[in-house]
Amino acid sequence: MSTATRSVAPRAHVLVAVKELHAAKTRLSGVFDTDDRTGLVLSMLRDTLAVVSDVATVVGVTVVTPDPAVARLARSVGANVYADPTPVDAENLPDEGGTEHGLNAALAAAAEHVRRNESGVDVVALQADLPSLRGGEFGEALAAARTGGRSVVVDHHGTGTAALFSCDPAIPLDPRFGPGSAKRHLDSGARPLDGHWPGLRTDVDTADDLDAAQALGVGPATRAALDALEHTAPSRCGNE
Ligand SMILES: Nc1nc2c(ncn2[C@@H]2O[C@H](COP(=O)(O)OP(=O)(O)OP(=O)(O)O)[C@@H](O)[C@H]2O)c(=O)[nH]1
Ligand SMILES: C=C(OP(=O)(O)O)C(=O)O
Repeated sequence: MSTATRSVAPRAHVLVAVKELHAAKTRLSGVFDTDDRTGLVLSMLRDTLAVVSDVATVVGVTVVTPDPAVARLARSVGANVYADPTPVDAENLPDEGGTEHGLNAALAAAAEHVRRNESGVDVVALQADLPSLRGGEFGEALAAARTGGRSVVVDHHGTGTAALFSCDPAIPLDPRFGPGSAKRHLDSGARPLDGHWPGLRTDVDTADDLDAAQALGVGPATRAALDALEHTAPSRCGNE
C-alpha cells in the first residue's frame, strides 16, 4: 500500500520489550553485578523512552514486560504497559530458544493489540537499550519506514535488529528478534533502511557496546547511572 492511500498524518506506536530484570544484560555480568546491571537497564530504558516519546509522529509507546519494576518505570513516564506473561526461568533459557520465542510472541501479541485499538497506526518494535538515540534519527527512520510495508534498521554490528517497522495494517509486524535477527528479518521480506543513525543502531549488550554508546554520548539517566558506577569509556565525549 502506498503512503498516499494511508492516513495523511503519520502516526506511530512504539513497542519496547524488556525481560525480567534479574535475567537482563547477562553479557555485562563480567563488568557489573546484578544490582548495577538492573540500574543500568532501567536507565537506558528511561533514556530510550524519553527520546521516542518526544518524536512528533509517535502517538503511543508501550513497554512489553513481565517485570513489575519495569512496568512501574514505564507508567511513571507516561508509557503503556503490555503484560508479557512469559517469565525467564530455568525452563525458558535462551539456548533452548525459550526467551527468543517468548520475546517474539509477546511483541507480536502487543502489535496486534495496538492495531486492534488504533486504526491505521504504524507499529515499531524498538530495542530498549539505546542510550545514544537521538529523536531526529528516529524521526527520520520512521519517515523512511513509511515508504514501504515492513522494514528494519540493522544494528551497529550488522547482525542484530535495532528497530522493526510495519507501516501497512495489512502486513503483520512478524518479529523475529534474537541472535542474528537482522538476517531473519531481511529474509522474511523486511526492507533494510539506510541512514546515518548511529545512536539508533547502537544497542548496548556488551562492555564494548557501552564504550561505543559513550563515545556517541548517552542520555542523562544513563550518564548518571554510569557516573555513579564510575564507569567511563576511554573515548568518552559529551552528549551535545
Ligand atoms: N518482554 C520480554 N522482553 C524480552 C524477552 N526476552 C528478551 N527481552 C528483551 O528483548 C531485548 C533483547 O533481549 P536479549 O538480547 O535476549 O537480552 P538482554 O537482556 O538485552 O541481554 P543478554 O541477557 O546479555 O542476552 C532486551 O530488551 C530484553 O530485555 C521476553 O521473553 N519478554
Ligand atoms: C535480540 C536482539 O538484540 P540483542 O541480542 O543485540 O539484544 C536482536 O538483535 O534481535
